[in-house]
Amino acid sequence: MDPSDQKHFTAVDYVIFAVLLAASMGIGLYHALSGGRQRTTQEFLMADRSMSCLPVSLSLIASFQSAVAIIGVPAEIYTHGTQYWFIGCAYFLGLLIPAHVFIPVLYKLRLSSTYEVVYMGVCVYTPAFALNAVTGFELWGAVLATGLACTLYTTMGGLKAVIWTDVFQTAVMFAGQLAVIVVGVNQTGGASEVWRKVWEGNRISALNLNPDPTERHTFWTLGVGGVFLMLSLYGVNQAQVQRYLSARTEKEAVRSCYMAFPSLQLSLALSCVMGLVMFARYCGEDHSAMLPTSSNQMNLTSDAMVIYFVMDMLEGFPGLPGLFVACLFSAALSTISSAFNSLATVTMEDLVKPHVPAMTEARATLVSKALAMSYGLLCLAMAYLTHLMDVSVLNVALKLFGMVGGPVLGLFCLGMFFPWANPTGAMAGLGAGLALSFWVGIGSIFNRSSGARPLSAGCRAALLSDNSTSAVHTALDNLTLSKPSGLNRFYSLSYMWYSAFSCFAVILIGLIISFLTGPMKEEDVTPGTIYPVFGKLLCFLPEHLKKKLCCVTPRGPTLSAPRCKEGNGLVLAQEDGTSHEELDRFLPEVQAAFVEHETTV
Ligand SMILES: CC(C)(CO)[C@@H](O)C(=O)NCCC(=O)O
Ligand code: NA
Repeated sequence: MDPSDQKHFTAVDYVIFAVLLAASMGIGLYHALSGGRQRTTQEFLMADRSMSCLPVSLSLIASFQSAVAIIGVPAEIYTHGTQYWFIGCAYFLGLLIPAHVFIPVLYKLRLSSTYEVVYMGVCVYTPAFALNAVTGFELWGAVLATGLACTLYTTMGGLKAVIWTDVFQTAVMFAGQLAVIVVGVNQTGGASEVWRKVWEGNRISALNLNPDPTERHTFWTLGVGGVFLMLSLYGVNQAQVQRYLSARTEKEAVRSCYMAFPSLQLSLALSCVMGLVMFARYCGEDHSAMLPTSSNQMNLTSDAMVIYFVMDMLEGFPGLPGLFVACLFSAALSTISSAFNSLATVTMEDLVKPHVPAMTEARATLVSKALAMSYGLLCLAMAYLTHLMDVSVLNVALKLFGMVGGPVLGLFCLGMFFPWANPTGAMAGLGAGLALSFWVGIGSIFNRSSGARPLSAGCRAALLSDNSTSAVHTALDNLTLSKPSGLNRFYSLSYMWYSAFSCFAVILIGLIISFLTGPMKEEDVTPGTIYPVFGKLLCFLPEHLKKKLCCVTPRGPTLSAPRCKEGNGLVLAQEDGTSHEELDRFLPEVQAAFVEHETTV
């Protein structure tokens, strides 16, 4: 595709795209002018804790469903087959555990975790790159427009606007994906034809039960490692925690978690089917002519390929290219708006308030708005970083989730499940966990053996099975069969294990250091702040033995006991005069240190 071949947006396309931005701004404006007019931090950062489960659940799925998933997952399926789809197995436990373990604890406390700044960059860059590739629309113009539009409605309308724009944007996202699938299936000649081609092309993967932890996608990495990934996203991530707490009641929060399950499965299915349809439509054809010469010369990523295929399919359907681009931008907006708002909250709670205790509410709200805005601008800088990396966006995003989310998950688990953990142990554990996960994550980048694969070779090798391709097969087999050794083996740990690996590292090191420096004593642990997981697991043991092992929460209510429901649960039950906040025996110090580190990445 030389520049003259560039697809052009029709007027309808521009209108659809403009409607998306205008509607999002409208929702922001509405929430700036209605309700309490965003004059308190309670409203700006917590949506007045007035939300019902439907918007919260759609917003939950919107947070981590960005253009990265919409482009990256089809690219993954196109290149490697449907194995990735099995991550859907992880959604069961990945949402049940947050609903029944994390939400009850979160609902008693006020807590914050942290978020990845770099990830925002990937999110805002991806759709701009697509738009640029398709229409020649100025890349940085699109990045600026997205970043600024999002900053504006987030700053105006607070979390209410973020959640309600999520609802609208999720609908646009589904519509765009559906449009691509319907058109693609039609052009290929019907669903059965698509099925025949992907079947013959070997894209339907059987469940891979290989236990090797360096194998990128297997049932174990996706179904088990994926649970930890999901827990770091849906259990302890700041953006999601804020959504749970914005719900009217704890029950409503749990319900929203359940409702997120089918939408998340639907979203995964749409992305995977889109990858299959593209494979059926394009694999086996020589499409080098339609790809831009610049990217043809060297490393054309599979992500870019998805964009060209989609736009090629949708050509001649006025409005649909616009809808697809709107779908990408919706996905991106709903993710970065969550990031802006949650980063503003973390910074406010952990960095600003502790240092400026006597702030008026009006001032605190103003500062929060300023923070939301600054993170919006920081995001633009991060987009530039993404521009400099030429890697699969899906891998980058999921690696970041694991590298940063895993240690945070470990920290929470340490505090919630292990009564012995003390602040020193928590600090050391978190530090060591982060160091280990960055070590393996960065090591893997420099030791890339499974980076961008020769896409068309894989595609054709899959379709043809004559002698000419068996050479390709042998070459590929040799490539994957030569097992790395020593440190290289550590670096080739599947990125799907990052969350689990760093979570366990934090817990293990945290416990060892806690025991060395003097574990917390039973009577020092705030009643009700420990989820009695060992008590529950070891329920067959006699009571005195359990006490000895410190498996029971001393005195006071345990989390399974009836608890105070009033005030949306943010206030901890204070039956016996203790006014501690959950995990607060060490979280504030650790978090402050961590946030400082995180936000300055
Ligand atoms: C995070 C999961 C695995 C959750 O389903 C999925 O949404 C995904 O692959 N997301 C990619 C990251 C992103 O969309 O930004
Ligand atoms: Na999103």
